[in-house]
Amino acid sequence: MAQTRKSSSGSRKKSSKSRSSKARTTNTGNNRKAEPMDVALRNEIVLIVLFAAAIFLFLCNFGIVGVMGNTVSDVQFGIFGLTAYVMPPAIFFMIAFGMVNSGSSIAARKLVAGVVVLLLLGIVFELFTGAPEAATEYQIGEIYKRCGSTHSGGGVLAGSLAYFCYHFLGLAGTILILVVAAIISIVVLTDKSFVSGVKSGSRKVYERSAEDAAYRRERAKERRAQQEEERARREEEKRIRAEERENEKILRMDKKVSGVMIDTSLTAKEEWTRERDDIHEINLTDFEEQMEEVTGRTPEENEESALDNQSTFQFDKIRINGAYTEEYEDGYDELSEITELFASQEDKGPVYKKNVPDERVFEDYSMGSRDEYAHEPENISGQEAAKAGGKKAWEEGFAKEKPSAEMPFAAGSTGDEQCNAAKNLRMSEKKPVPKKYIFPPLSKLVKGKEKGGDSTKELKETALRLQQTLQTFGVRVTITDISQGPSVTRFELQPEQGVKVSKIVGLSDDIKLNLAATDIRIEAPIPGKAAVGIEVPNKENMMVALRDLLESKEFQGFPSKLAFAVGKDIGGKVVVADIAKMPHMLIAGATGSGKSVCINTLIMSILYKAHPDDVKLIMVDPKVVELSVYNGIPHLLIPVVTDPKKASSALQWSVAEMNDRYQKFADFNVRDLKGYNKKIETMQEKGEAGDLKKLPQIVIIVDELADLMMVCPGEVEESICRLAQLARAAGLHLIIATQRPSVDVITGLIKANMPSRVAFSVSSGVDSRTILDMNGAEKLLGKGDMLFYPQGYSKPARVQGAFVSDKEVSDVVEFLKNQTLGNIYDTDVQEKISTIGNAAGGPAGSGEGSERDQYFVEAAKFIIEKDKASIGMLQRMFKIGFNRAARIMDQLCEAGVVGEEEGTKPRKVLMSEEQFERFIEETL
Ligand SMILES: Nc1ncnc2c1ncn2[C@@H]1O[C@H](COP(=O)(O)OP(=O)(O)OP(=O)(O)O)[C@@H](O)[C@H]1O
Repeated sequence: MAQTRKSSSGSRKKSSKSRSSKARTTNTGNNRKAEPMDVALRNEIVLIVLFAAAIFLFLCNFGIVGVMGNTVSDVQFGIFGLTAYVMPPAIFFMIAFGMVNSGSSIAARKLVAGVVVLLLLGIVFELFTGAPEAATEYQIGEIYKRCGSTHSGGGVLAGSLAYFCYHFLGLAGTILILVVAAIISIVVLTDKSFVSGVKSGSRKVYERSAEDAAYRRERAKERRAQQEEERARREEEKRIRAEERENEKILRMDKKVSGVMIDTSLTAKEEWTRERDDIHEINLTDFEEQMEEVTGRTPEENEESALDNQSTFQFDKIRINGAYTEEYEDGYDELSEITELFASQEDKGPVYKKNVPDERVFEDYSMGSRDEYAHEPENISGQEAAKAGGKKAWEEGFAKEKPSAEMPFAAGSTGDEQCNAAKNLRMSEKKPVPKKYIFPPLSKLVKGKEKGGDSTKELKETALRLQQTLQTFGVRVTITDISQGPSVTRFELQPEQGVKVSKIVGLSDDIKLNLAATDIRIEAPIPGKAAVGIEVPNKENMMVALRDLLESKEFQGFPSKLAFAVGKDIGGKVVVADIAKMPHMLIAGATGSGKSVCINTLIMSILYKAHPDDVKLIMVDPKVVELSVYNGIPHLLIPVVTDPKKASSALQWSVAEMNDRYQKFADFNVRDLKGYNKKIETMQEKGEAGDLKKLPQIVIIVDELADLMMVCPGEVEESICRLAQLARAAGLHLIIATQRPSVDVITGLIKANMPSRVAFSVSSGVDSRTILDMNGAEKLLGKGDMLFYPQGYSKPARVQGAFVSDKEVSDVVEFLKNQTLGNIYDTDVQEKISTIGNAAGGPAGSGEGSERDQYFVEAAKFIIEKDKASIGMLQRMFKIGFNRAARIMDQLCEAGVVGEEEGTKPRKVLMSEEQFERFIEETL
């Protein structure tokens, strides 16, 4: 029982223990919950109290809180100095900040920084009072007293620091420390990097200054443009004013007055007319009567005398001006030509004027023959004749053949004498005068301008820019030579060792860009020179007048009659070529590049150099408008051919003529035209020549081959090829122009047989290669800029072609036409050509129209013999064009001599010799 009680009492104890422990546990739980609330409350209370204290301390500083407040304020100023004004709120703020962020190291750093900032402020204030400087020793009490009583300085703390800094580091050191400390504190406070701030600040400054510079540049550009505009406007105004002045002058010269009433009859209304009897309206009858009174002649007699006066006046005018005037009457043409010639030769200087009058003039109007002088080149100008030693011979001949009485225009005669001579000439116009060919005078052509091209300064600038451009791409060069041509200038550069030529060529576009040039051509290297040539177009082009070339000694002294004044090369030198040596020339270039002008200069060169008996021309002009102007000149063998079909016949006639000439050469045992003509000449001298005549050289000019090739390609190609292959020795020369340098026009065969080429500007390198077998013509500038590549040149030469205007051409043609040398065309040739045209075949007929080609049998035999059938073989064997050879092959196939085409394989030969013989017997 007792055990049970014990156990029951024990269990009670246990339960009471557990209860008390439970109650303890519940109590601690309540305490833990209440703790943060107490802290927050306490904090809040502390903050409120502090806030109140801060306000109190703050207000004390303004003397509004009584005596106690003032004392407190003195203490504050004694400790903090001037910072005492901000200290109460600052301390409150720092405590609050510290409480809110308790435990945060960042907050602690910031608090320290704040304190430092306040201290620094205090030091600055202390320094401003000048006390540290004045104090000889450190007295903390003094500082406190001074700051407290005067309410200035930095207080005890900052004052002490200021004193030590000043005395140990001096003013500069103190300021440096202050600045550094301030920056560090601000960086810590704000978390903003000072270095990146400086960086971004300097970037902003830089950007702003760059913007400013761009803006200033823009403004300067605008100003320049405005100035340019202003200048252009002023120049335009100046030009208009000059024009107006000029017009005014012309008006005055024409006696045209504007703004004046032309009705000058006197009316009755005007008072003064009634008063003055001597003034009255005049009419023609009155005038005639008065004239009769004064001169004593009738009106008819007066009119005659007036006409006489007029004609004298006109004559005087012509003599003085030496130029053909349009108002001059018909029948004066020749006279004016002579006067013009005379005047033009007067310009040539005293030697010419005194000693040697133009023999061509005298030739026409003299009684004797002067053949031997007329056609020699050295007799073209008196000075040249004198130089060449021909002067004496000429004078002898001149004295013998021309008594002074018959010299209407003897040199050195006075103007009146010339007038009279010209009058006499006019009167004796009806007398039969022997007509001889007179070379056209050079005065028919226009002289070129003396000056032009870029100045030396400009050239040097371009050279420098060229050098600099290359240098920027790492290519160092030395400019060794500059040669200025009429349209382009060539800069010769010598690259430094180790510079690849291909690099310079590769930079052509960059050079073009930097020089602002339209196109440049690079010759790398210049053959035969250790240099690279860069051809840059001139800013100012110089036209090369044909007259300048024809007057040059290069042309005048050129030995061949077929001299061609081509133009001026890159060094400005006159280029004259011999057509006879070319012997055939192909001219190609895009439309408008200068082909027709080139052909005109070629024809004019011949007209000025060759007598029509020595050189004949056949002109083929399917374009109709280009060469028709030459119709009527004595050099033409037949009128200008414009019909392509007829042109083909003319070419075929040329082939026949060539064969005929070869036959003649064979008969006379000579090799070429020169030999033949020499033989005929000796025979003529011996009187054995009979009907035989010297043969002229013939130049066949085709302007636009494409038009002919379109109409009858086979015949044209064949004729051209045959001529080109053989005509040289026979004195026949081909000049062929085309604007379509494609392979269907300039076939391989034509190209192979035309060794001299002239390329004008073309649109692509492919075209350039078709003409010259090389690139380059696509870089030309047009307007007569050409690559001249005659036989014998190692590379094409860049030449600015001569220019002759349509007016000059028609003037010269007019001059030649007026010579009326009889029937100028060869009727024989004309007939032959029309026969060829009508006939299906002709002398060198292609066999078109007839059943089988004339080479059919020979071709078949040849193929059977060789046991091989190919068109190329036939072409080579019979010297025929591709078309004709292909046609023969088709006929052979039809006849069963050869088999059908089998792709690229050669055709089979199907007949033996005997079989073909039998076939001929049966069919032909
Ligand atoms: N040597 C030159 N000097 C100056 N200008 C030239 C020269 N040659 C040609 N020109 C100019 O180029 C223009 C065209 O020349 P041209 O008629 O000869 O060209 P083209 O090649 O014959 O053209 P197309 O094939 O269309 O007849 C001329 O009117 C002239 O103004």
